[in-house]
Amino acid sequence: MSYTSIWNETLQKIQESNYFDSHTFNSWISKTTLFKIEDNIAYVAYRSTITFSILKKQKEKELFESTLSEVWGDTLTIQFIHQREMEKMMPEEVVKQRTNVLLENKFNPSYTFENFVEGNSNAEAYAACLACCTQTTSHLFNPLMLYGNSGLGKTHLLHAMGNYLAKEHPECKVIYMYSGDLVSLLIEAMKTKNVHGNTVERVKEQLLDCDYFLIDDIQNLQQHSSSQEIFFTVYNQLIQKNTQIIITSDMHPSEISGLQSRLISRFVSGLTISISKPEFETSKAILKKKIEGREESVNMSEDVIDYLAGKYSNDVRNLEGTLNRLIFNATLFNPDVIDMDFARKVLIKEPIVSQSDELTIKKIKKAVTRFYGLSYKDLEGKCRQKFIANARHICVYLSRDLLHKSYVSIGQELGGRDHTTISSSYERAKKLIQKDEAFKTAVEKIRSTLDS
Ligand SMILES: Nc1ncnc2c1ncn2[C@@H]1O[C@H](COP(=O)(O)OP(=O)(O)OP(=O)(O)O)[C@@H](O)[C@H]1O
Repeated sequence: MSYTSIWNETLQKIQESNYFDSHTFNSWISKTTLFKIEDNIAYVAYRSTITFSILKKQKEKELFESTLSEVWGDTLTIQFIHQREMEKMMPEEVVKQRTNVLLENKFNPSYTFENFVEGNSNAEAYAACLACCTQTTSHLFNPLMLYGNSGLGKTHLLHAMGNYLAKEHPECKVIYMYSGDLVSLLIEAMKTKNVHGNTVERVKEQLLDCDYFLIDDIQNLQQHSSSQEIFFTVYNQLIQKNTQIIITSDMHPSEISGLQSRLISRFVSGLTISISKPEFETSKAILKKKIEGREESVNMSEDVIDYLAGKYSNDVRNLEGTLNRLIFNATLFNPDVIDMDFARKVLIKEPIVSQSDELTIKKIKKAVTRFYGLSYKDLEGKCRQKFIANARHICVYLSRDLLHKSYVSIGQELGGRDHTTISSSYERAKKLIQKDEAFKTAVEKIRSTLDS
């Protein structure tokens, strides 16, 4: 039983005893936390001095001690300490509690395999995720790496796995982590490491205790080299103990700048699958599924569905958001049916692209440098490192393809390169798009940021 559940049970008993009126209980008492029990002393943190003035009274203190002792099963005395002091005194407990909260899986119940619409763009990813869940002991591929633009269903699939396993294989322990949370957790653990040498080790132990490790948006690990070091050892140990790992990213691992090459090679050593934007029919089916899943009935004409599916399929999140907007407006204005006339009226309020949004080579350079985490100097400079060279090829390709600029003018924007270099860079980009899936995704992704 964790300290959180012990304290929750204690607080519940105290609340049921009606010793405190509900206002006092909710405002002050319920905001306390049990940090640690050691040598029969329970360390309880309060956040406000008002809480402390209530708790320190003899009778109240005894009530807490006897209730907590009953839940704990042994006699305890309580030491009340201010939250801030407690965090300073026991930083390793803060990390532990935070890890526990992060490892408590809360899968979105509507992100299931049943609610996921399959199409050419995602069928392979869907099948691989399902296969990972049905083969709980012998893993066909490890890790499974899914990558693709934002809003195309990667998180949905991870949650679908979590929901499926909880129902069909409750014996399997699943950890789901958003990589941004993992990074902040590891940084916090490293900060306390100096004082309490084993905090990082303890976090590692907790991360290793699972049969499935699902990690979302791994690109957030870029530039955090010390977190990558720790994750590297966790990753290797997970593979050794036959834990199935599923990773998602918004780009191919080799395109994630600042990710160590030993991690990249491991991430792509299992099965790597890309998810692309849904084709028209899949977008339509997704819309219909989202409409079906709503509590209220929605009467939408087929041509509106066609229109939305055609216009917003780059990002399903956007597609869903537009659908929600239409439905929300329909609840305000009550049309008999959401038809094209109604949709036009609602959607016409969308911001109209202004002159300043006109695409230029500079904007393409900005999108490319942002994507790769580079500076303009890198892009314009002479470094031949693969991902910098790729960034240049994409810049040339998009400037040519979207803006029809001459090789000379593109060259001027790219550090004064001559037109023959730019022309071969363009040819190289075209070839890479044909044969290198990761490069192709990078181009699509950058192009989509320019579209939006
Ligand atoms: N094929 C699909 N069927 C049903 N819903 C989908 C599908 N693809 C995406 N969605 C829905 O689109 C929304 C965005 O999906 P999700 O959050 O999984 O995207 P993502 O790829 O993880 O994006 P990001 O990289 O930004 O985290 C969710 O509501 C999800 O249910």
